[in-house]
Amino acid sequence: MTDYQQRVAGLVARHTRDVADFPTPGVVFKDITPLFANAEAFGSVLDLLAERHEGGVDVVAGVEARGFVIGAPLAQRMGVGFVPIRKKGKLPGEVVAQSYDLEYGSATIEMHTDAVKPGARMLVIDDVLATGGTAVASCELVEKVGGSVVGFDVLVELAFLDGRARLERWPVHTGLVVG
Ligand SMILES: O=P(O)(O)OC[C@H]1O[C@H](OP(=O)(O)OP(=O)(O)O)[C@H](O)[C@@H]1O
Ligand SMILES: Nc1ncnc2[nH]cnc12
Repeated sequence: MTDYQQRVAGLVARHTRDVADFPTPGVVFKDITPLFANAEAFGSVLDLLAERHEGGVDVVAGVEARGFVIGAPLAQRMGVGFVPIRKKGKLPGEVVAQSYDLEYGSATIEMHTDAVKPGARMLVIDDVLATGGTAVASCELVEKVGGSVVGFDVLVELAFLDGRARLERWPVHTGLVVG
């Protein structure tokens, strides 16, 4: 484990709680809201993410909804723009869409077709990597609108669901690895 991973993992582990059988029976939900509620710990996580990618990112893309909470302040810290990857039907302009399955259901996400300049170096941010369905759909969407995925970063990886195996095409960075 790298020093970066160790520091992110420590912060996330201290400020995350497990909720059994949410949102469906059998799922152990990793609730990251305690981290968001702690300004010092959340700030430290954002600093670590920003340092890791300094100088290598043109745009941060956040996946609705928890990816927004991390991605928007991270983009500000890095001095780059933020672009939302939204659930279906929320973006007002012309969009591209991608449907996918996740640990507890299925969904469609969308991006504005004119969200980024061609070749923009995009860092995609979310909170949890579970089956990888959301991650693959997000990275594919970014490429569809002309961006280049320089990283997919999450704070928690549920390794027993092996989402990472579906993400071979993109550099993946995770903090706390569970299972
Ligand atoms: O790896 P996967 O199996 O695809 O699961 C991971 C996704 O599931 C959660 O989002 P959710 O769709 O529950 O949306 P929310 O952030 O709006 O709660 C989480 O924030 C990731 O985006
Ligand atoms: N177990 C889990 N906890 C939190 N977010 C998730 N997204 C998919 N699976 C999840």
